[in-house]
Amino acid sequence: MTRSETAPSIWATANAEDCLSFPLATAFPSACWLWRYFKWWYKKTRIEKKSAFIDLLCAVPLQQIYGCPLGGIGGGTITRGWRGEFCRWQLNPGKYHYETVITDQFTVCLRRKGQTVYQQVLSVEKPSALQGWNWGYCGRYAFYHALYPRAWMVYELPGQNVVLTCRQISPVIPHDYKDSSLPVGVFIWEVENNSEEPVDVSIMFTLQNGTGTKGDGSGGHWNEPFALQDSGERVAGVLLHHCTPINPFTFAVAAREKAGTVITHLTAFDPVGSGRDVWQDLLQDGKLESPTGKSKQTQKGEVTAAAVCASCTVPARGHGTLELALVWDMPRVHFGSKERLHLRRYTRFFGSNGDAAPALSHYALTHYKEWERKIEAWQKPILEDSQLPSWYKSALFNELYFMTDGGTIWLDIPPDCLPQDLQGPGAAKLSHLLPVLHEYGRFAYLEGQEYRMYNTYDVHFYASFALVMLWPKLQISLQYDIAVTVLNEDMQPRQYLVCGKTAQVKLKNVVPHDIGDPDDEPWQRVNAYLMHDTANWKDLNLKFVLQVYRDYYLTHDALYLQDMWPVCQAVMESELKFDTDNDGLIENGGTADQTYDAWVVNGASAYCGGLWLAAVRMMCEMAEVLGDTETRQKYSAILQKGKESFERLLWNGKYYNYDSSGSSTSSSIMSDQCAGQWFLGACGLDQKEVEVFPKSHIVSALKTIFEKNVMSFAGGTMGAVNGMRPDGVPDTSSVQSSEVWVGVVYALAATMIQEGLVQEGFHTAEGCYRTVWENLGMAFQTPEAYCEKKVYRSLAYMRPLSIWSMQLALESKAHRALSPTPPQKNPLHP
Ligand SMILES: C[C@H](CCC(=O)O)[C@H]1CC[C@H]2[C@@H]3CC[C@@H]4C[C@H](O[C@@H]5O[C@H](CO)[C@@H](O)[C@H](O)[C@H]5O)CC[C@]4(C)[C@H]3CC[C@]12C
Repeated sequence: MTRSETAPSIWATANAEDCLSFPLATAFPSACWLWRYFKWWYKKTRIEKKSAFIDLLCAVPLQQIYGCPLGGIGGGTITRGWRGEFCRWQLNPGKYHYETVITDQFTVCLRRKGQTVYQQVLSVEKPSALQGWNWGYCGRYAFYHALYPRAWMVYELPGQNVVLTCRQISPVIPHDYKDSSLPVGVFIWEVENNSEEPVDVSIMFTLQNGTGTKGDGSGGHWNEPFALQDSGERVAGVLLHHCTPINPFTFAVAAREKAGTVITHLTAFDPVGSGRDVWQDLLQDGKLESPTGKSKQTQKGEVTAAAVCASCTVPARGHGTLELALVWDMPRVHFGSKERLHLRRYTRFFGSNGDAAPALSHYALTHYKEWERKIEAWQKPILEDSQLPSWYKSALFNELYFMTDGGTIWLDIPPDCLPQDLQGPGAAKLSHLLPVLHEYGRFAYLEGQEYRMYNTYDVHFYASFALVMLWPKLQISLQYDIAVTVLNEDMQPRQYLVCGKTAQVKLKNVVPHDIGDPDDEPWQRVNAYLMHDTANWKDLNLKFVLQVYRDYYLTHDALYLQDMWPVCQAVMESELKFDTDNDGLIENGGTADQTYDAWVVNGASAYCGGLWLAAVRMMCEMAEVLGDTETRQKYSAILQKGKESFERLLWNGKYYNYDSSGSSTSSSIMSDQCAGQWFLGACGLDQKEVEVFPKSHIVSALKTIFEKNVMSFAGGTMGAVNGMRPDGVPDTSSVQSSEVWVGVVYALAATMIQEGLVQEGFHTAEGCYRTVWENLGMAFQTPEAYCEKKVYRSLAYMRPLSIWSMQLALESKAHRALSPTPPQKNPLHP
């Protein structure tokens, strides 16, 4: 195969210098807050020598270099750049470092008539290290395409009549809970010999023992060759044992041996020197020396690397294939607190002794074809749908990178684990918690690579569509974890940075903001976020109820619904306290008490009020399913009253006002004002007979948003600004009202599609895709937010996974068109 016709290519165009990360000056209107944050930051980073969960003083610099990451879900990730470099590392769960390791390369050697005629590192770099290698491949002869979880690199070797295509595949397969957990990636090199004579082709894969940190030179690391034969299939390569005191791991660089393919290796070479030994070794005969025995352990200050080479002869006008793999086996992990030892999900299939790298290599190299078949079967119907624009196909699949590269961890929970070991007394109350966690493990991903909190729940609300549609059992497991924390409390007092008040970490019967910081002990200590006390947030509890019903609607998991029901009731009881005037509608408290955590909202609000009514509606629905008449009656009455209040207090004839406070920005048009309707529509609860918001109001609001927030902002080319004044000027009353949130825009687009505004939905979403992936060059690091003028915030963020709700809306629409069956039918399980 040469180039993929279906894979939309991604390209970086903007200069990093043109883009400013979130400007601190605009973020710090309050000197007290600044002082509190600085004191906290100083203690954390300078005294405790830890890193801040959000580091406002050292933002990650923008590098427009990233491509498709390697690895399955929750076993760690290694991101390659679109120039082929290995440049973003997350082997310690949730912790990133951004470093191109220059040793990590593929090199090609071509031999004709027994002579080496061409030997080239397949990299455009010209580094100061490894001077004995032939660097500086001409980028004009290389092409990159990515369609997650695969990528293609095509090299038209200049003057050689040979084309190499490297197909990079990671096992990220919907509804697969085994192979999707594997910490592996394969590189399938297809060689096209377009010349009239045969050519001997070698691909050498070099890898440093480490990830480019100080630890690479800490001493005690060593390499050894290996070969593994099983079921008639043989793989061979080198293991690189990285022996750090915390989270040690083993890399395997491996290749598949088959008739006509020779695998050779160099167990160890010095990547800091000229690299001439390994270069000459390959140059001589297109093979490596293949010494036996292990290398010496490195001394302090010494770094080591290894090389594995696969070679074959490709006949004139013929074709050959070389199959290589990279594996990293870090089975047992500690988080930052080092209190507990955790096992990764894949240890269930490959053991936890740290000796699985050969078996993982073997498995990867003998199963990747099956992975590709499954990936194709999943993606093909979407890629071949001529109604869908190319940018959408790229966005839908490529945004999924965050499912693995979101600092993701997937743990195995051994069967001997007791409920109280899992997470305090709350755990014992959920009858299916243990079976779910034992069977499917425990899953967490970061709010963002720069916002280091696991499963930030107000944001996961948006991203959860990807999880429930593709790995529903992981969404169920995540929800169980949230349910447990709802029932637990943490009475530890602490000072919140924005308001300066002291309050306890976690109250009973409220949903936490997040499940903890991977640099601490997630699950054990929740609510790493200490900007605001989120016990008063108005959206978190509602987002739990909305997800429970949405998940039930899509999965039909009745046991889940039963277990979640008392938890839903408990959080709704807590939420009812926010209806201070007993009008059936909750009120916001005059602070930024919801996901827009810098945008103050006061009184009844379109966003939280809308989420509230949708959650009340779903409470009625769940009560009905479970036969709980009393609760159904209670929430039906609230719904009646609340609907009337919502319309009276917020509807202005065209859209729902931002809030009812009567402030100068109360009449702002919020792009997210229909979030409640978004969830209702996704669950088939938007039909006339059961509607919460009048259809005509929703359509009018969406049309107003399209006209004002989308088309009157940046010429209609950058998605929807969060807040717009009715006169068409962005609401600048807060940092966040004048931002565009990519994940919110995709959710808005889904709502538009649900309501029949399909063209408007696609236009709205396209603005974000083109801004991020094309104009700002932020491929595989979609930020939370950007402003009209090249200011962005929080790279590589969770929320944009909400694009999968567009797909759900499209599938539901297609399903409805085929069979206009009753509204309660689920499009995923017709
Ligand atoms: C303290 C400032 C205002 C003080 C005052 O009113 O006098 C705040 C003004 C702007 C704030 C920053 C805004 C961006 C960041 C938001 C981040 O929170 C996470 O982000 C999501 C929203 O993008 C949210 O949905 C999620 O739940 C949160 O975890 C917190 C850090 C911010 C840098 C934030 C800090 C306070 C301000 C400077």
